[in-house]
Amino acid sequence: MIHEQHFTYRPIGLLRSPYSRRIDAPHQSTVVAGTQSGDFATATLELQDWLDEKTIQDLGGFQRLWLIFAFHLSEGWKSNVKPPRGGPKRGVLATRSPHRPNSIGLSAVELVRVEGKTLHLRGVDLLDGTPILDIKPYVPYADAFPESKAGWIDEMDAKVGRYFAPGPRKPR
Ligand SMILES: C[S@@+](CC[C@H](N)C(=O)[O-])C[C@H]1O[C@@H](n2cnc3c(N)ncnc32)[C@H](O)[C@@H]1O
Repeated sequence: MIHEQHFTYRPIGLLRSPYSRRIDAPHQSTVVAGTQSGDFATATLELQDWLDEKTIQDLGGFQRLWLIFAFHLSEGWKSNVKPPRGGPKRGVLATRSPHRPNSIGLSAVELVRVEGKTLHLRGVDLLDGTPILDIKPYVPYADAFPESKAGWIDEMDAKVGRYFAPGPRKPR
């Protein structure tokens, strides 16, 4: 039965970022108050030995990538979590919390350049050493829906502002 199946993933790379502690990293890669995109933190992602350069052939033309990763430093999960911007607890699957039933994260990051098997990135909310499980190109016509409703997040934005969140205001 499907609910008894377990899946094992082998990281395709490790992310090197300037953030070593959870409190240091932004809550979303592209949402840092007072920061222009050119100032976002830079990071590198080197492909593991078991993957060759052909796997990232043609990636260089994409400006943004989806990183699918393991929240490897999360300690367990909760059904309801308190969002950093305040308000009541929310169902974990209605949030972007790292404390998820399967500790999988998803971030859209900027691809600065490709150098051999190393991707140079900008705008990350991942901790140093985060195992990357997959990379997919960000395709604006398929992936962007800027007018979509965002439920309780829209309500919080209306109350406290989109960029209000405790934590770092500027990457180091
Ligand atoms: C709110 S989550 C959002 C991550 C991703 N953009 C998403 O939506 O899945 C971002 C926070 O996760 C935490 N984090 C990042 N990398 C992590 C890791 N490898 N293990 C545990 N927590 C991590 C940091 O505290 C960061 O501020």
